[in-house]
Amino acid sequence: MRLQGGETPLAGLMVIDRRRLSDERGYLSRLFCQDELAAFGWHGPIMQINETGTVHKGTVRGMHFQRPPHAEIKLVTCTRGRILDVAVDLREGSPTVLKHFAIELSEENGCSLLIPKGFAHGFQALTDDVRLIYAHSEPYAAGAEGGLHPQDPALAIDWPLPVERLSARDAAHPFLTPGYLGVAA
Ligand SMILES: Cc1cn([C@H]2C[C@H](O)[C@@H](COP(=O)(O)OP(=O)(O)O[C@H]3O[C@H](C)C(=O)[C@H](O)[C@H]3O)O2)c(=O)[nH]c1=O
Repeated sequence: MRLQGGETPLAGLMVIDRRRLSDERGYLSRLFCQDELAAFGWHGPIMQINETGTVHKGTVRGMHFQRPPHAEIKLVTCTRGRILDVAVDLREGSPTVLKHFAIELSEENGCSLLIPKGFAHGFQALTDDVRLIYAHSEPYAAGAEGGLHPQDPALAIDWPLPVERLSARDAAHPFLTPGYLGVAA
């Protein structure tokens, strides 16, 4: 069984098809394989694995990133329910800066999103009780947290459901000013 990576319109952002192996007992799905993810740019160890549980559909978490030198690669997997997962290119000088890619991740579709350094990440729960697993290439750095407002017109993210239950921190992110260039590497 191999992790199969599919390219997206944003360079380096990959959809990972984890290709479940199913039998009469159920299934096995590979969550992370260093050898295989090296081909997609993840060359170091996993430094942290987090889980989030989100109770109500409509909830949006994001748009989060860590500032350099704590910028991180993030592998996002939905292990229960369904989400719309969104990554925004913030790489200064990128031809797709501020463009985003959105994909449905779910317990059933067995896909993960491999998000390179320089991207912001967020999602909307499309069902109640969604669970996510995040593998991070860098440890959490409280002082390096960056964020964008998920309803910022400059991002033009078309959330499928009315946006609900933003955290105070996420709701407080100011909208970007015209001329925003992204985050220097
Ligand atoms: C990641 C982390 C967070 N925290 C603290 C920081 C905050 O006070 C609180 C919640 O963290 P955060 O705001 O990152 O939680 P979410 O808003 O659910 O963000 C999560 O979902 C979005 C979509 C992401 O992309 C983040 O990577 C992921 O952490 O836990 C810690 O104490 N340790 C940690 O390792």
